[in-house]
Amino acid sequence: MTQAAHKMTARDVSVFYGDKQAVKNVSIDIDMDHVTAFIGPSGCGKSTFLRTLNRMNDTISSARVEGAITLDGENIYSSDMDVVQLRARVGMVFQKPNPFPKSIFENVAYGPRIHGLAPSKADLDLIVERSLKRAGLWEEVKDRLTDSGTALSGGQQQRLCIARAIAVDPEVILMDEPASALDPIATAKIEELIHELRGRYAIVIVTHNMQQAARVSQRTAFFHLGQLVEYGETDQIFTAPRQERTKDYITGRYG
Ligand SMILES: Nc1ncnc2c1ncn2[C@@H]1O[C@H](COP(=O)(O)OP(=O)(O)OP(=O)(O)O)[C@@H](O)[C@H]1O
Repeated sequence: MTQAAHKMTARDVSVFYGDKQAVKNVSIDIDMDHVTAFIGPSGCGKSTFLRTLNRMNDTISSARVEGAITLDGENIYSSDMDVVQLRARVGMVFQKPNPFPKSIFENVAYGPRIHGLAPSKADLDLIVERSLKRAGLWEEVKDRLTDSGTALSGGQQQRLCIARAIAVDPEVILMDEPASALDPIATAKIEELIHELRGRYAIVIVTHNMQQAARVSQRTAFFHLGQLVEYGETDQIFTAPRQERTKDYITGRYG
C-alpha cells in the first residue's frame, strides 16, 4: 500500500524531552476499521508516541518531535496544518475521564458548535443524540441531559468523553488507557464500545493490560525502551511473536 492509502503513517519518528529521547525512530501504519493496541512496559514511550499522532506533544514545552507523520497522506507537522482541525479529525480519550464542568448536553454539543457542524438547534440536538447513542450512553442519560457531566459515574463519564470525541466526526480516535481508572463492569462496557466503534474509525489504544489488547484489537504494536520492537496481527503477536523481546514480555518475564 502507498502511504496515502493508510489513514495515518509514521516514519522514523523520534521524540525528545529536552536531551532525553523517549521514542526512537518509530515507523508504523494505522488503518481504518481496525483497533491498534500499543503495549509495553511502563515508560517505554507508548503514550508519548500516541500523543504525536494528534500533536498533543505540542502542549509540552520540552517535547520535540522528529520524523514524519501523515493523515491521509498529508504531513500533520507542516506549518499550514490547522491543529484545532487536526485534533477534531484525530480525537483523544484520556486515562482519567475529564468531562467539562458543564451539562451532559453541553459536553457533547461544545465541539460541534465551535466547529460549525450544527447550523440549527435541531441539528445540534441530533448530533448530541447520535453521539451519545454511539457511545452507548443515551439510554442512561436521555432524561437528564441538563445534569452535570461530572455527576455521572466514572464509566459513564468516560463514555461521555467518547461521545464528545465522536461528536466532531473524527476519523481516528486515540485512547490512552481509557479503562484503567474504571471498575471491571465499566471496563467491559468500554471494551464492548471499542468493538462497536471499530467499523467507523481507526482506533489506537494504549493499554497496560495484555488481555485487554488481545480482546479489543486486531493489530498490536509492542514498544520497549522507546523502540517499536514488533507490530503485527494481534493473534500473531500473542501466539507466535517473532522477536525475543516480545516473547519475554507477553510471557511475563518483565514489565
Ligand atoms: N512531560 C514529560 N517530560 C519529561 N519526560 C517525560 C514526559 N512524559 C514522559 N516522559 C518520559 O518519557 C518516557 C516515556 O514515557 P511515556 O509516558 O510515553 O511511557 P509509557 O510507555 O506510556 O508509560 P506508562 O505506561 O507508564 O504510561 C519515560 O521515561 C518518561 O519518564
